[in-house]
Amino acid sequence: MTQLVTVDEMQQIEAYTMEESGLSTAVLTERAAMATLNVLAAGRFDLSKVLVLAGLGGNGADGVALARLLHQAKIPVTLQFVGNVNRASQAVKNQLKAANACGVPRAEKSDFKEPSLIIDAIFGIGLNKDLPDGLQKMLKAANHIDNTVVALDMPTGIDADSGEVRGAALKAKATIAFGYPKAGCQRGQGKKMAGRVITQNIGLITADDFAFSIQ
Ligand SMILES: NC(=O)C1=CN([C@@H]2O[C@H](COP(=O)(O)OP(=O)(O)OC[C@H]3O[C@@H](n4cnc5c(N)ncnc54)[C@H](O)[C@@H]3O)[C@@H](O)[C@H]2O)[C@H](O)CC1
Ligand SMILES: [K+]
Repeated sequence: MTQLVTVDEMQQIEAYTMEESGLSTAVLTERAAMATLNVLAAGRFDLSKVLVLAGLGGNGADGVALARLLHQAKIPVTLQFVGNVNRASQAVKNQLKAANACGVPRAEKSDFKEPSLIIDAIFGIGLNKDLPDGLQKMLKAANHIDNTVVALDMPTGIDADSGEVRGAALKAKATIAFGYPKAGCQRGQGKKMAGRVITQNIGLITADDFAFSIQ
């Protein structure tokens, strides 16, 4: 059984990795995007028309980096931000600069019936309150459309510790867990919304004496 982690434990391991290795968040984000590309390219998913839905924090940064890698691999991809990109984190803005430099196509408002695959890079482990009403409506509508969603790290709308739905959640066929699967994708509604959890190594360093709380 793969070790499950809480949000706090994941954040401790990420911080420890950067302190011990000197590797930056940008490097870990690139590793997450590359690991996701490997899973997507393994043949289980239809990559004929990919839509990346990106949020404004670390999860969004993963999504923008993935959009760049997909585009550079000649996979048809469009990038759509969920939220006002002017309010995005510096990590997202840095990733957007790189994506723009490669000519990654942008979408403003997509028809969720169109893509062969939707990448959920809206919220990951940083979700800390119910989703805004507008986003709840969007996710509920998306869940009623026959499409394939792959979530990065966590399905958006699911609390990464409890597995509870924070207003609404986007149902995924698969969730790519970076480093360790989060407790929330094995608990409550999270188990249903996460779909198949595929854990990917992104080069995290965990102290030998790290005490995981979930046995
Ligand atoms: N930290 C690392 O080294 C790595 C992180 N990875 C990815 O980053 C996310 C976690 O990123 P974080 O910025 O902490 O949180 P999110 O991206 O999930 O959320 C963004 C931001 O949104 C705010 N927020 C939370 N809940 C709500 C809400 N209901 N409505 C509006 N806004 C909300 C809050 O401020 C959050 O900070 C992790 O899951 C990974 O995908 C990299 O993969 C590896 C390195
Ligand atoms: K996500």
